[in-house]
Amino acid sequence: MPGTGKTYTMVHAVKSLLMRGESILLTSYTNSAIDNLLMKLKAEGVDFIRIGRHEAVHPDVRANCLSTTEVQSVDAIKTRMEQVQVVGVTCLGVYHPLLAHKKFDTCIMDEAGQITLPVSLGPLMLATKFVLVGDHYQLPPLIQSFEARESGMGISLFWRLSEAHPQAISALRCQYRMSSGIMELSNSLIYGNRLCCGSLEIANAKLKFSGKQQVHFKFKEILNPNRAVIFANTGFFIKFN
Ligand SMILES: Nc1ncnc2c1ncn2[C@@H]1O[C@H](COP(=O)(O)OP(=O)(O)OP(=O)(O)O)[C@@H](O)[C@H]1O
Repeated sequence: MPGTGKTYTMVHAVKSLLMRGESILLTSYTNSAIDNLLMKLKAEGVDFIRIGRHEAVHPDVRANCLSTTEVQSVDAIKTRMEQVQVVGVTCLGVYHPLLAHKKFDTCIMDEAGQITLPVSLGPLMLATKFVLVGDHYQLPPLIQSFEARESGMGISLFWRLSEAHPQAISALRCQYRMSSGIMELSNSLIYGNRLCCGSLEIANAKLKFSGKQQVHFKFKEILNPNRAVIFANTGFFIKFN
């Protein structure tokens, strides 16, 4: 569920697995999801290698790509790959030669609800066990072909496994991102009141407008901090501009 600390939980799971001496493959469909997780791990002092195209990798984790480290000889690269415990790569990047002989104890896949089954299988084949992290109420895999969609390609492995093995799901329900008004909307539209606020501070949080200039009364209504949710007719704003 949104803002419930999935990333935060993954960071702590990686740290716990490292304490047990395990090796971990971190993966997702997008470079941005992996880098978001890796940046948090970096802040916690976790060592890792990031595999990916230099320009696709976030500048803050580029230093962890082998192309930018001082490791230069083939033997040095082999040793570094054998020793490193955490590797981050996209699902489609797992066919990189650096991973040709690498096996991991655990694969953690983020955004798993958005990844098609065949794409999920590549990274999972490199590990003994896996954890899928996601929310199948958020975006499903994007499938453009009508035939592929009709044949079930839009159903992720995450969805299939959570339907088949509900006892294996660990649902995070306390969220730390939305005030109660916004959360109620999510709850009534999607989550059936399963989502709750992680603290009173989150539940009562308000955005305050600090601008001093006069604003149109319609904008005032939108900027009113006591109205957490407001539906605005954007046609009006186009005319207003
Ligand atoms: N146990 C916690 N206590 C306090 N704050 C938390 C806790 N867990 C997460 N947070 C905060 O809640 C926010 C959302 O956390 P996080 O990004 O990990 O959620 P997420 O489930 O990955 O979100 P998304 O819906 O984007 O996938 C962050 O600001 C994080 O610091």
